[in-house]
Amino acid sequence: MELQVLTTRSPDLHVSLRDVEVAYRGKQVVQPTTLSLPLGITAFMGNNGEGKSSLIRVLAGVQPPSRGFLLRGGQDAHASGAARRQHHRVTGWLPQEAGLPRNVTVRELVDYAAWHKQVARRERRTASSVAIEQVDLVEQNDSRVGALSGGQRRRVALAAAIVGAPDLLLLDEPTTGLDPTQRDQLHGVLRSLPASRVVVATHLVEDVLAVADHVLFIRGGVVQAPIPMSELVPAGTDLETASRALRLGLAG
Ligand SMILES: Nc1ncnc2c1ncn2[C@@H]1O[C@H](COP(=O)(O)OP(=O)(O)OP(=O)(O)O)[C@@H](O)[C@H]1O
Repeated sequence: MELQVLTTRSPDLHVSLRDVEVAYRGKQVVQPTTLSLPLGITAFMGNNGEGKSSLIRVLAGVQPPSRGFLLRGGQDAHASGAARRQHHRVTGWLPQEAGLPRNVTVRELVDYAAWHKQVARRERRTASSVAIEQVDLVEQNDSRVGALSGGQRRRVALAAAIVGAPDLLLLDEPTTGLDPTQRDQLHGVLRSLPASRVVVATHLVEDVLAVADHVLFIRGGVVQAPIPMSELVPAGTDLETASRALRLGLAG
């Protein structure tokens, strides 16, 4: 059977931050940021504690910014419960530490995620099948999550994030804990996803080189403008020079 990618998305729900700040107990972590999220895959690159996860949570609509606005198609996505629910429906989020239940099967978990995303009942089964196929876990469909390898569990969490074909996908350190082979596999999966905008938070040069169309550096709480990878690392650049360019961007 050929599976169709289901889409419930509106034509253009562009995503932007306007004067967004994040602070915890009065301590500013992310300085006022205004940006429009480019189409394609954008790597949020910053060292530990620079605020990547905080920004991802704001974009996911699970943490309101301390100040400023997350705009979705020009509307404040945190304005009300209804606005947040609509935002969640078309947004996929892979948290840094996705604690998964171990006693359910892959299929049950992804079905549940589809229900949670308000995928219509008649479309749920197909939506789950598409997501499971996209992360290459068809053979593990009926396996218990607890019986999978760490890399496979990361892919189950990714399937739960992408089910229902969200047009905004937020992946927080998606390759953490994976070995080089699993990391390569996941890079392949990420490159094949149909979401209009994908954010990958990472501090790993190899993740950025493998998947990103744009890179956005976060340094000292300041979020820089996204840079096209084709400018930072022109075609034909050798790996060492490309890695150096990214490390320099990270260090500022
Ligand atoms: N709920 C919270 N309460 C208080 N401080 C927090 C909270 N969440 C994050 N922080 C602090 O905010 C800063 C940014 O954290 P955040 O997790 O957003 O950064 P990160 O770039 O994702 O880090 P890492 O790469 O280590 O995951 C850190 O100093 C962290 O301790």
